[in-house]
Amino acid sequence: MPDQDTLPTPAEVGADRSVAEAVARHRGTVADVLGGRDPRLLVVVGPCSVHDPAATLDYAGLLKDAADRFADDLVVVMRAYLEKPRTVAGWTGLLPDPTLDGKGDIATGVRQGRSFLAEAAATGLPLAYEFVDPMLAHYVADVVTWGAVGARTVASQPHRHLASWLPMPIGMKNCVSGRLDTAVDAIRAAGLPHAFPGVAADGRLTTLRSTGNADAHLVLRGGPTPNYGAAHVADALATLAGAGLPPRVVVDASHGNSGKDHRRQPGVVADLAAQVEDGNRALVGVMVESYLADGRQDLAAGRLRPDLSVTDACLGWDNTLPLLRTLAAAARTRARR
Ligand SMILES: O=C[C@H](O)[C@H](O)COP(=O)(O)O
Ligand SMILES: C=C(OP(=O)(O)O)C(=O)O
Repeated sequence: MPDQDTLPTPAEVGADRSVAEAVARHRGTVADVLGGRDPRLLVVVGPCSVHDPAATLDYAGLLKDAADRFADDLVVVMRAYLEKPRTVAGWTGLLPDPTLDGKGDIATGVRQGRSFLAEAAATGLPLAYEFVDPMLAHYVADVVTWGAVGARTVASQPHRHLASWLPMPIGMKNCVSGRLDTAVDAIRAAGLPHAFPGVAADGRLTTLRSTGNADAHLVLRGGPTPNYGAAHVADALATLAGAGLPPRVVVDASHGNSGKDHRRQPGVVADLAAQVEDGNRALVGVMVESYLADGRQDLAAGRLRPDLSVTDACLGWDNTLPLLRTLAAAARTRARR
């Protein structure tokens, strides 16, 4: 009998063949948006973290309806983040800590996380995921359409190597300090072939050999001050051009761009929509942290609400829908220019 800390192998928690074709199609669509072959706007939207799978699936249902409604203008991808990077300490997400209390029952987390991802993918929505622990990537990557390397790990060689191997577009976030150069280096590193250690489907450590990820791109998430304005976007594009990289950025309306105040996200999105409407085709995507209810709650608060974020504050659904409408209108105007 394995002890309770022994993890199932990636094969035991299952590659999901039923959604493989759809995931491959979604990845191609996102790559087409990033490459300018599809004029629509990528919108990566959803909760900061998943702490209640059932409530998050309710959210997915609402988002799927909206994604279908705006499908002529937007490619909507849902944040399905099961790991959280921490500045110092805090809840690290459903995969590493499914009981939300620091017990770290990762074996249960990978099983629960997989079954949540399978159900979320079955809605037909493409899924976004931040790869925080490179080992855990092997449990989830097959259902992910758009991946992120976050502001706290973008300097890490293991994350860059992982990104070079993962079969989906990867957004590299600027550092928490606001500096862009580390993310630009990460895009370059991810574009190259590497050999590095990873986990095989049977759980054995193995040597993975990558060919490079041609769809790695920059995500502007702000720092101590925001970097979503037209001048910041132009500056980022010039930095990318200087590094010989394609001119494309996704801008995160949350995190450093909203000072972690969810009420500021609509203003950021309005600014981004104006840039899109003005014809900026290099602004390929927008990220929004959104969930069922506005705001956040502390994990220590006692009985948790299923509909309220336990990590960063999110915009509630009622305040998210108008943003999707605004972004869709802006993308439509840009496509007609
Ligand atoms: O996206 C969520 C948080 O910003 C990230 O996990 C860092 O959170 P922390 O600064 O509260 O640790
Ligand atoms: C942690 C996140 O972002 P960042 O790395 O930009 O802080 C996130 O998107 O959940």
